[in-house]
Amino acid sequence: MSRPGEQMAAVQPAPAHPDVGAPTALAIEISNLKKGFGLKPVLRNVQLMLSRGQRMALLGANGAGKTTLLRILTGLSKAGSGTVRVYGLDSHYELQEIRRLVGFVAHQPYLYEELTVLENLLFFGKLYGVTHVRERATVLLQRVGMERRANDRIRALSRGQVQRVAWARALLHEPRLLLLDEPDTGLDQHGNDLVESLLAEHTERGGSMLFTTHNLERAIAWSDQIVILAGGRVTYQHESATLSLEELQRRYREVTR
Ligand SMILES: Nc1ncnc2c1ncn2[C@@H]1O[C@H](COP(=O)(O)OP(=O)(O)OP(=O)(O)O)[C@@H](O)[C@H]1O
Repeated sequence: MSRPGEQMAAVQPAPAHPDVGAPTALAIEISNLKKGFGLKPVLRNVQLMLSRGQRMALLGANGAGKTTLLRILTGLSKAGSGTVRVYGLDSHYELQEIRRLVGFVAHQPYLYEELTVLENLLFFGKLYGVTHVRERATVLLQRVGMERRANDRIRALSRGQVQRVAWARALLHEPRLLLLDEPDTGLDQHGNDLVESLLAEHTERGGSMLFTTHNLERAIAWSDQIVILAGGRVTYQHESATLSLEELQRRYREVTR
């Protein structure tokens, strides 16, 4: 596991709901984003907008740059060039404020293996300045079905159980924007039902989300907009409500060829 605190360690204690964000209707605004590793360009020129309260599925072949894009949005990775705004905040200058608005669920859980479930939540809750953090942690552990494991160390849990705790960690500060990297992998049917209901609650509260998946059916079911990343650019975008699975499969094959 990589350093669990790498996303959060730089976050200073602050009110859980800071009144920040320029007056914009956009949750995400990305222009001319470029990012490479060494000589290899991964994101060549990404343009992407997500309105507040909307849900977007980010599709693309293995290695297309989906995780890289999410990591830039969370501040875990820096943009090469271009502009990235979250709720009107510039990722270059206002990363601390952005981190307080964003909840990230990734392949890595970003939890301390040697701490217990509850200790992890208390630690991250305090980092985010969550008020009544113990009560909030208890409610969330019940919500994700892990209240009986509160005093177990993370390393003693199964992968799916760790993923549930990672969800509780990501939701502690009631983020306005959820960034989810393949939230549908590694979970059993109950886990998937749980994720669906957590996402529905987040949307009902007016939250926004961007998630990656390789499951085209789920992409349509869980989103308002579908985006496909290929060749370092957004090559396809469509409203989910008016898109059939067959059409998406056809377009996906076309643009990721
Ligand atoms: N830290 C890094 N150093 C070097 N190359 C990297 C690094 N992170 C990602 N890459 C490269 O960037 C490219 C995009 O990777 P990324 O993980 O963003 O793809 P992805 O679309 O999320 O793929 P998948 O669907 O397989 O999860 C890949 O070729 C990967 O090898």
